[in-house]
Amino acid sequence: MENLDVNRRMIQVHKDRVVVGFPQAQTKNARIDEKYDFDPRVRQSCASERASTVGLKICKMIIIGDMAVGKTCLVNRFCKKAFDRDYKATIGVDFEVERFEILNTPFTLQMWDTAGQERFQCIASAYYRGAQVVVIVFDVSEMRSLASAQSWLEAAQKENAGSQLLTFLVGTKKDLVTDAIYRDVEHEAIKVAKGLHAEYWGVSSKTGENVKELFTRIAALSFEGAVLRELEKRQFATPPKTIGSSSFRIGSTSTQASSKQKLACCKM
Ligand SMILES: Nc1nc2c(ncn2[C@@H]2O[C@H](COP(=O)(O)OP(=O)(O)OP(=O)(O)O)[C@@H](O)[C@H]2O)c(=O)[nH]1
Repeated sequence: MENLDVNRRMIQVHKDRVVVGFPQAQTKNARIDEKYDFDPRVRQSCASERASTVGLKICKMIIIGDMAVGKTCLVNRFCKKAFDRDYKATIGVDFEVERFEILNTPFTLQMWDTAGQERFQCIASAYYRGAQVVVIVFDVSEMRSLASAQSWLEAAQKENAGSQLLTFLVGTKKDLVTDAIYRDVEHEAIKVAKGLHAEYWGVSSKTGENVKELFTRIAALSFEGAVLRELEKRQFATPPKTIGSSSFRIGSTSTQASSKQKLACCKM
């Protein structure tokens, strides 16, 4: 791998995946936070504890939306810097892993690219569970695909009841429409995004426009959420009780462990 900082002590990542500053939203009036920097508790925790004790963070992201809107191309543009003009339907799910280094801490984003075709829905929806991030994709040159955004989110929420999902609405194929048409689409998409409590982004996997920025933002926000959850868990952790010579802790399941199990499942 080229362009690596060989001095890093932890898992080496490509310099494109090193995040130090807080990535901003693409559209000011369609962002899900009012912040311009990482939460100070997150910065402090990462600065004082370093990777060894902050621990490896893993988040699961699912990419959902109608068939042929460009979900696979979006993932491939980011992960492989590639674009394929030919449509090959995803059967069930595809899976990619991207490693980042955020505030000097290793972070892994699992990307579950799911099938949009109706006939593969029962397979695909089985993989929604355990997601922290949902990316709903629509095609800016096909407005019908925006109308189904709500039902896609409901399907993801059904499998993740009780969890707060970090949600993005992404319009793809920006290269296929004129600027004037795109402005109208964006206006509509922002309205839909607000209704879904999602952040809106417009991208092109063909040209690469906004793709890296989108995924960097997703990585930063999901990382921040993971660190905050861990800090909260530590704050309310029950001290271990000792029975004889063995000790146990109530409610000690970790996101990291369950994600690893899912990863193992997926490899079977
Ligand atoms: N011009 C243009 N075409 C795109 C873009 N993104 C995807 N496409 C094309 O749209 C078609 C469908 O893309 P996919 O990424 O396979 O769509 P998908 O959403 O994964 O489809 P399913 O697997 O059926 O759910 C392909 O022919 C792509 O080349 C884009 O940004 N611009």
